[in-house]
Amino acid sequence: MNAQTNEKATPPETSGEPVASAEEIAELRKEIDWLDSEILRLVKRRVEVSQTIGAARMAAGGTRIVYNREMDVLARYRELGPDGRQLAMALLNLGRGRLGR
Ligand SMILES: C=C(O[C@@H]1C=C(C(=O)O)C=C[C@H]1O)C(=O)O
Repeated sequence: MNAQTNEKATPPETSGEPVASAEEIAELRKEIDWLDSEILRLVKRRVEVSQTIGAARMAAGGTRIVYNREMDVLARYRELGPDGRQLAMALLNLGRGRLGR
């Protein structure tokens, strides 16, 4: 166990945390890489869908933003705490075209 695999002061052996072998860590990292690519794919699709809805609404003379829908999105990520709020805000901002350019 070294700083790369466990950065906490208490070694997992003594803290009761599960211990992963180097092989397991390599496999878990592959899973993280796959998860990140899936998350990126889904975020890109979300941006597309959000922008399509926004453009259609504005073309029909509506508003760019629908606050009650955005409140629902924020509520969905509340279980992740303050980081969840930031994540939801980033998703909403991406749909508005402020980020990702
Ligand atoms: C996608 C919509 O348009 C905007 C974008 C939203 C989103 O990205 O979740 C939510 C509400 C709207 O501000 C919608 O009205 O559903």
